[in-house]
Parts: sequence; structure tokens; C-alpha cells
Amino acid sequence: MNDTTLPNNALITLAGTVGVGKSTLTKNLANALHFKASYEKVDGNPYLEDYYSNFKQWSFHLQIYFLAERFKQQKAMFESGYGYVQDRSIYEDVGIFAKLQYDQGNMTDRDFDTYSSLFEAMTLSPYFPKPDVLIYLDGSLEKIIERINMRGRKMEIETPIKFWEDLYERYHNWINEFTVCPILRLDIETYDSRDPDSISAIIKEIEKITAKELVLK
Ligand SMILES: Nc1ncnc2c1ncn2[C@@H]1O[C@H](COP(=O)(O)OP(=O)(O)O)[C@@H](O)[C@H]1O
Ligand SMILES: Nc1ncnc2c1ncn2[C@H]1C[C@H](O)[C@@H](COP(=O)(O)O)O1
Repeated sequence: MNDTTLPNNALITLAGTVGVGKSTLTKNLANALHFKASYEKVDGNPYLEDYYSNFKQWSFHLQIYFLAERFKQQKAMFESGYGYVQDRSIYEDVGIFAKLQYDQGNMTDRDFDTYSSLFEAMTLSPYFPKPDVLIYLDGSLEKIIERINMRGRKMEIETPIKFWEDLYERYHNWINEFTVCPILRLDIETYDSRDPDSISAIIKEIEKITAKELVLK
């Protein structure tokens, strides 16, 4: 599919809790649109396993690492001028993950302040244009945990269910307050990201939202 009405430098960002299906949809949407895909770095992440074994010790390090990676990604996307589908937004790093660990006492006040001011400085740079649309993936917690188990990352499978419940609840609160850009909400039970017809239907929804935005501008 290459007859989309989306601008050829559009930025589509996917959001949603761990295991909900962002990477899979990112790949299939980018292929269908002939856009580039930008993924989170999980393999080779130097802190992620340590983080899951000791949140208190490694939360700050991991957040700084993710922020640095996202900054490099954003700069590359911005400078390329291509259309992109991005697997997870920077807004989730601070609004969900860092905040969760701060609220649970795993990041100190000064570390959270340092992290937040770095985040603010970064998002004010020209490399951080607002996404044209944020696709929010949602589904039942049972289904999401089934997918986490199916994917099989040991550190995630061994993490207590309580963590996934907390994350899930925070995502619902966060998306209800999110106002940075238009949102397309998708229920993972209502599409199959590996089915071309589902992908075409999602693209139509994105086109409707971006067309409406252009009229409003
Ligand atoms: N539409 C789908 N139907 C069934 N399984 C899926 C679907 N989308 C993703 N999955 C599976 O769920 C797991 C998590 O998907 P993934 O895309 O890695 O999620 P995320 O990037 O949100 O963490 C993977 O094993 C993936 O193959
Ligand atoms: N900002 C983050 N803080 C903590 N953990 C994070 C952050 N961003 C991603 N993660 C973790 C969660 C998962 O274990 C992996 C990848 O996430 P996924 O939703 O599977 O793409 O990294």
C-alpha cells in the first residue's frame, strides 16, 4: 500500500503497556505505509536485566539510558525527513515508568528531579516535534500477560504480576490525561496486526484523524 493520504514525513507513535503488541504493529504498519520503523532497544540494553532484579538500584540508570536512546532515535528521525512509525513514545518513559518507580520509592527526589529536567530540556529541542497521531493499544490484562509469557523474556516472566497490574492501571490514567497530540485507541481484540485487512482499516482511521487535524489547523 502506498496510496495513503498521510504526509510522507508523518510521525505515528505507538503507545501501550509492555507486551500489548506495539512492536508487531509498528513493523506491519511501517511496511504497509512504506515508512521507516523505529524500535526500542531491548536486546543489548545494558541495564534492563539488572533493573528487573533490583528496581531501587537501577531505575535511575535505566531511565537515563532510555532517554539517551530516544533522543538519538528522535534526532535520526527528524533529520531523515522520512515518515516513521515509532514503537513507544518518550511520554511513556516519564509519565509512566519513571513516575511509577518514583512513587514506589525506587527513585529519590533528586534523581527524579534531575531526570525530569533532562526530559523537559530534550522535548523542548527541535528534534521532538509532536507526533501526528499516537496509537494507544489496549486490551485485557489477562491477554497482555499471556502475550508477555508467550514472548518469553525471562526477566519479564519472572516479574511479579503486581508490577504489570500497577503499570496497566497507570497506563489507563495516563492516556485519559494525554493531550500532546491526537489519539487513536485500538482494542487488541478487534484487529490482527498480522492481517493486511486490519492494517488497511487502521491506516484509514489514522488518515481520518490527521485529515481532521489539518482542517483544524
Ligand atoms: N495481533 C496479535 N495476535 C497475537 N499475538 C500477537 C499479536 N501482536 C503481537 N503478538 C504477540 O504478543 C507478544 C508481544 O508483542 P510485541 O509486539 O512484542 O509487544 P510490545 O512491543 O507491545 O511489547 C509477541 O510474542 C507477539 O508475537
Ligand atoms: N522508560 C522505561 N523504564 C523502564 N522500563 C522500560 C522503559 N521503557 C521500556 N521499558 C522496558 C519494558 C519492557 O521490559 C522493555 C521493552 O518494552 P516493550 O513494551 O516490550 O517494547 O523495556
